[in-house]
Amino acid sequence: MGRVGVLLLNLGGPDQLEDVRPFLYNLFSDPEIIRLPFPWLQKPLAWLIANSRTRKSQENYRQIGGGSPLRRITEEQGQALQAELQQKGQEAQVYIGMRYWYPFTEEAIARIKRDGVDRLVILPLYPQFSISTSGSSFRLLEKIWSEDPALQRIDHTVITSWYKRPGYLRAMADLIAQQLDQFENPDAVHIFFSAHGVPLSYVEEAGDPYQREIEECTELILRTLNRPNSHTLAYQSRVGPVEWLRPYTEDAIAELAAQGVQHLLVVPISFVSEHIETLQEIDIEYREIAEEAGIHNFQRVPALNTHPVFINDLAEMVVDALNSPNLTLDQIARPAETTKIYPPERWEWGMTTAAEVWNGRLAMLGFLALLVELISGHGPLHSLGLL
Ligand SMILES: C=CC1=C(C)c2cc3[nH]c(cc4nc(cc5[nH]c(cc1n2)c(C)c5CCC(=O)O)C(CCC(=O)O)=C4C)c(C)c3C=C
Ligand SMILES: [Fe+2]
Ligand SMILES: [Fe+2]
Repeated sequence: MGRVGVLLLNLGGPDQLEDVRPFLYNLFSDPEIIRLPFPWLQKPLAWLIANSRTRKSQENYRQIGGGSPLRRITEEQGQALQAELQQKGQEAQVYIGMRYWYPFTEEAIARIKRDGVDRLVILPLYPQFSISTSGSSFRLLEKIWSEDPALQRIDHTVITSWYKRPGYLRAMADLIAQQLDQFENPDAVHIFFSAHGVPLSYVEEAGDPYQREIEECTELILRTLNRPNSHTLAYQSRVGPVEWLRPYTEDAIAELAAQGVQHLLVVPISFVSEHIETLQEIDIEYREIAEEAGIHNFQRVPALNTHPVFINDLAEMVVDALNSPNLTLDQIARPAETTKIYPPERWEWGMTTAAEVWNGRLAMLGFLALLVELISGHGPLHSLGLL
């Protein structure tokens, strides 16, 4: 098989407060995060939004110790995965490629080339696929690959999403059960799945399978858990003026409180590591909303991080991928008869007619905001909550 590599893909996060501004700039420069019809508008708008959001975002990172734990946790996951693969008799080198911060995807690729990897498994650390997460990383990789003949010689395969994996479901169910059993009356606890949101247009116009995968994932976890608890699924972390997937987490919490729910167990479901949105948004902001609304017992399930059942499942996933037909970056970018991962007639990497509609909307907003804010220093982006 030659030298085997595993490339773990993740988002990346600012290691320290000074990193927040350039991190946000990288994030908002990504057309999979904000889609604009004119590429030349992307960087100025990214600069504007990053600058305006920096202070608020820094304050959030300050509350969790001054930076994101994502790099450390992802490195621990990588080491654990490599050790687990070795245990299974599969020698492999694990690489980490972040989308918006160090270690960048480009750095990982340079190391993969330098090490002479012959066979590569590309594994995003997002259980469910979204255009804005795994899709963005795949798109970047596809571009890097298309420009480099040396990479094209590497035999590679992509795992697109893996939320149905039995080990992942078992690990999630175990963590939930453990937390439930800390309550005085476990069966009376309401289980609250909180997924990271995406703009509604990603699902309705661009055909992002994310919402369907999140819903199915939630059902599978509940089935694995096999407890009588009531449950809710909601979407957190909305940014900007457009409509996102509903219900929004803060609204759903308020509604449950109004219905008299007093014991709530929050399950973060779209990300496998602790990060700002678990440690700050859920543990601090949503807790405050819940307690003020009368939910006096608010707990959260920890992220998987290096949960051994989860790491074992990742290792099995890699071994399975090495023994299955390849799914290449090329096939993913141009889904034809060969792949059925994305809704075939609706998904395109580039702009679809539908995507153009909302590109147009955002561009108009961007233009207006850019002009007004540059002139006045205050503007519609502030009042719309984007900044
Ligand atoms: C599956 C998880 C995620 C989806 C889907 C997602 C979509 C998405 N995110 C933004 C905007 C921001 N995301 C930010 C941080 C961030 N996002 C995720 C995960 C998903 N994002 C994580 C794990 C993190 C945190 C990393 C860390 O540092 O710990 C941020 C920056 C933080 C902030 O200022 O609030 C922004 C902004 C959009 C617009 C989007 C879908 C289009
Ligand atoms: Fe995000
Ligand atoms: Fe976010």
